[in-house]
Amino acid sequence: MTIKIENLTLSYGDSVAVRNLSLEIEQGEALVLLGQSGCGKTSTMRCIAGLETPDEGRISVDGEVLFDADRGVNRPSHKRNIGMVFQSYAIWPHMTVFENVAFPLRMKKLPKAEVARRVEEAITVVGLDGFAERGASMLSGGQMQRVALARSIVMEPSVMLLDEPLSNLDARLRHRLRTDLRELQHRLGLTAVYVTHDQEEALALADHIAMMQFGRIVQIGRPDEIYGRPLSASIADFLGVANIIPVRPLDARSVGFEGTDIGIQVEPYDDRAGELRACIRAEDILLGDDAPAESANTLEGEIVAREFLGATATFRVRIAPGVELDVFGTKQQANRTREGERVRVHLPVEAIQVLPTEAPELAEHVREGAA
Ligand SMILES: Nc1ncnc2c1ncn2[C@@H]1O[C@H](COP(=O)(O)OP(=O)(O)OP(=O)(O)O)[C@@H](O)[C@H]1O
Repeated sequence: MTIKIENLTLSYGDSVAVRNLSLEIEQGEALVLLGQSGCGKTSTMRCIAGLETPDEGRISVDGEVLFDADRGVNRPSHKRNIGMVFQSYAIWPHMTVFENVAFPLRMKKLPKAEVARRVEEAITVVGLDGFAERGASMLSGGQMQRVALARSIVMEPSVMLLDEPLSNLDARLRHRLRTDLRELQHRLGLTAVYVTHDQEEALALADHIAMMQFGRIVQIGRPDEIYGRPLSASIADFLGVANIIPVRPLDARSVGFEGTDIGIQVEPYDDRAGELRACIRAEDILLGDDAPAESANTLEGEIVAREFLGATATFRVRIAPGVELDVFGTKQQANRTREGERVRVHLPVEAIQVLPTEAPELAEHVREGAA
């Protein structure tokens, strides 16, 4: 099922949660809405589900209009054939797994045999074979989450909405369930929209990621595109880029660190966008002997902090007053190096992105202070 959202706006009183948002999600695609707390992810989902009435816009699934502000169409939530799995999985503890999953079908008064067949299928799909008669209160968090999934799937929804479906689980389980979810979504050919604020989860689950800020989509693309080419420093920051340093343009292929006379070479950049930041991931910087000695982008600095992380280590290297770089290194480097030591660091040209602080369409909005 293809989901089409056009010019959606939702306000809660005076505060605008979703601003003129348009989005298309293809049949069988997993789209992840990613962004900071309060940017409007859940509100967008609630509009699709029919749990909120937007002020403006249109929502359709496979050409069928579910909501249209202009034409006064607003199909009630229970008639949208949309499955929902939310953070709090709302499993009834006094019922068995079977009864929990069967509940929505029984509400629809389907024949007993059909209920049994579909529930068994759904339980198998989520990997809970053998748990049908187990009381729901005797399940682990991950198993409960699976029951919630099964209860949605059993309705054979055309679209699944999953709002932070894994956030109540511990790291290991979250990791396993997200692989299962991805596999399940592909196998059933489900069109799915996820909400998360965990960038790693987004990268793992998505065919496409829509980055949201202040109720808008500021960038949309495949996970590798978003990860590799964020449009702004604030998106890069959200995606875990550790080094975001204010710079000023020097010429078409070089910038200077603000407050210093240090210049570095970079790939061509757009200098019309106002304040600029050089963004570089900690893992892309070469440290110590790995840094080529004679190179324009090799700088010298002092190690001001060192964090041993087991297999790897992070170093903070001060290259000028007020300019510090986080750099990943090996545990051997951590063993060899001490705070206060001077080291070389190399910033490969292709690993540096010079970006505006905010995405262009957002910059004005942020300046207006309308957030
Ligand atoms: N019921 C409500 N009444 C008033 N304001 C609301 C309501 N629900 C959300 N908001 C506001 O709308 C904005 C968007 O909220 P929303 O829950 O969509 O964000 P989110 O991106 O899902 O955040 P989180 O990651 O924290 O869940 C926020 O500023 C929030 O405070």
